Amino acid sequence: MPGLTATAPFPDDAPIHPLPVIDYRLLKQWDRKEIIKLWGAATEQGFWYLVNHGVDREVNDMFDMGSETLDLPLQEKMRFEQGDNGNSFGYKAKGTIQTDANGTRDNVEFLNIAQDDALSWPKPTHRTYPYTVNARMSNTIIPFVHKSMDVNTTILTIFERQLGLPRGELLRLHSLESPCGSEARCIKTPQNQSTAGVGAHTDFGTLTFLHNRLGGLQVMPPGTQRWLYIKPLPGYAVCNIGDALSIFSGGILRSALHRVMPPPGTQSRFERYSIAFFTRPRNSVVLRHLGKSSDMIARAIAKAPEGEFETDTTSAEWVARRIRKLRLKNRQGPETWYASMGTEHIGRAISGA
Ligand SMILES: O=C(O)CCC(=O)C(=O)O
Ligand SMILES: [Fe+2]
Repeated sequence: MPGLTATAPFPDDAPIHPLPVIDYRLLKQWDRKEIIKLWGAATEQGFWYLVNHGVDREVNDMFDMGSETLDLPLQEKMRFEQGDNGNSFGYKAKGTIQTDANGTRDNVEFLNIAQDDALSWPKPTHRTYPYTVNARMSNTIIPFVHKSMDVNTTILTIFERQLGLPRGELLRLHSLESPCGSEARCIKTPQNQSTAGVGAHTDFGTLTFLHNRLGGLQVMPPGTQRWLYIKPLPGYAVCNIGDALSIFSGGILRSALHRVMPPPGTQSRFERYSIAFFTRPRNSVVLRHLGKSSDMIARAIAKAPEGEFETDTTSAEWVARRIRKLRLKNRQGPETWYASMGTEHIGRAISGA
C-alpha cells in the first residue's frame, strides 16, 4: 500500500505532540463530555486526532487513486498543472513552490480534486482531471468527498452552537448553492529528502481532515516556538482548524502553524503519501468575524487589535493570493513568502518559518 510500511516504525525518540483523541461516534451522539474535549482542543491547539470516523475504506482507496495518478508520466500530469495564477485545483508539479523565506524549492507533488467537481460529476464545475481520477470518481473520490463533508459538517455544527451563533449561520457560509474552494488532496514526497516538503503554513480554509501513514507532519503548538511531530496512528485521522474559521470566530478557534518535513528515522527511506480533505467557505464569502451574531465572538473581538479579524477579502481571493504567492515564478524576495502565509504577523515572529 502506498505510504505504508511495517518495517520502519515511527522512532521512539522523535519529539511528538500528544494530541487529544476525539471520538467521532460520541460527537454524533452529542456527548457533552466529548464536545467539551473537542472544544478544548480547538480553542487551545487547533489540532486533534479523530477516531471512529468511519472513512477508513474510502481513505485507503484514495491512497491507491493518488499513487496511480501521481505515478503517471510527467507529461500526462502536466496537462493538468494548476499554473501560476492562484488556482488550486489540478496537479501541482514538484519544484514550483517555495518552502521558506529564502525561496527554497519544494520537492512534493499534489493532486487537488475540487469538491464541486466530484459533486457535479460527470459534468465539470471547475476543471477536468487525469483518466486515473475519472476512472475512480464514482467508486473512490465521490464516496470519500461525501463522508469527509459529513465529518466536517458535524464538527462545524458543534462549533456553531458552542460559539453561540444562530442555527445555520456558520453552515450557510459553506452551503452548496454556489462554488467553493473545498478540495481533496493527495501529496507525494520522494524518499531520502533533507528539506521541508511543505513549508510552514496555516491552512487556508475552515477545517482539514487529514490521513497519514508515515511521519513528517510537524506542528508548532500555539504559544510555543518548537516543532513537534504528529505521530501517525492507524485509523486516527488528524483534524485541524484553518484561517477562515479562526477569522469567523474572532480567534477563539486556533489555526496552528504546521509543515511537512522528511519522515523521521528510517521512515525517511520511503516515499510518503498523505490524503487530506479541506473544507473551505463558498468563494464569495467575505472573511470577517461573526461578532454581530454572537456575544462570545463580540467579546473576543473587543479584546483584539482593531481590524484583526476583518480582511475585506473573499474566500476565493484569500486562497488564490496565498497560492499565487507560494509559486516560485511569482517570488520577488522574502516578502512574497510572508504574504503567502496568511497569518503573516505570526509567521514573521517565528524563526525558521
Ligand atoms: O501531508 C501532511 O501531513 C500535511 C499536508 C498539509 O499540511 C497541507 O496540505 O496543507
Ligand atoms: Fe496544511
